[in-house]
Amino acid sequence: MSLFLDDVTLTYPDGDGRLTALDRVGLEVPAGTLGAVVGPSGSGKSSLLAVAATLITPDGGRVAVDGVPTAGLSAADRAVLRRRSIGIVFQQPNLLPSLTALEQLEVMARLDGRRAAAGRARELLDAVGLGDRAHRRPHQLSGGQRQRVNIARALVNEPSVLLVDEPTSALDHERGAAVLDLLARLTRERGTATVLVTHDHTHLDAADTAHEMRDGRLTPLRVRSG
Ligand SMILES: Nc1ncnc2c1ncn2[C@@H]1O[C@H](COP(=O)(O)OP(=O)(O)OP(=O)(O)O)[C@@H](O)[C@H]1O
Repeated sequence: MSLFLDDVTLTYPDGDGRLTALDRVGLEVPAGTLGAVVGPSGSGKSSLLAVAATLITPDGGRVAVDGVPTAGLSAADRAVLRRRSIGIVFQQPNLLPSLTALEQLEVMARLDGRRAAAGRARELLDAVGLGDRAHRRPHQLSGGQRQRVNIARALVNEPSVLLVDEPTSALDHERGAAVLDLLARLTRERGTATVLVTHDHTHLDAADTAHEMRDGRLTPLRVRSG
């Protein structure tokens, strides 16, 4: 199991009390599958991703990334786990304005000191259909193309877990659907355990499993059979 959350509770300070953002949440995403979490604004989706990314430590429950339990890891060890095993795609592609598409990926690869990953940068740009745009800077790309670079960059260090937050919010319907198809394909091909959070129910079609988040509670809508 590449991403595993069990009985996870997360609260934030809220005036004199605490606000429960995640209420005994359980989620298992096997390698090579895309799990979608749909829910309205404020339901806890980003909090779920932050916990899965080991950016926030929950009040209770268990989280395991690629079989590694995160409880008890030092901040330094969590940072290593994040760099090695977790790719994150945010809503807005936070690309560096002065770098070409290829360089965005190469910088990530070098940050982790993995030379082999630099060679993968080109292959990944091909995989997301941007092989012929490798030397363009973000302002020379469309919104959909920028999001493709963003996805390719998150995959350059071959993470086992890919966390994706509303990847199509800046795109029209057609380009959004293309980005989702791409995510589903890369998930299968690269064997990542991918979590996609979204408020858009039409995104569920591309997913293997679907869950709904409401007031911090996660319930299954559809679990893949077979
Ligand atoms: N740092 C924080 N401190 C206090 N409360 C927070 C904090 N972050 C989030 N919350 C609250 O926790 C709840 C869940 O927020 P979260 O951002 O996880 O929801 P979401 O489903 O991702 O929303 P959106 O779709 O609008 O991004 C909300 O009620 C929010 O106001």
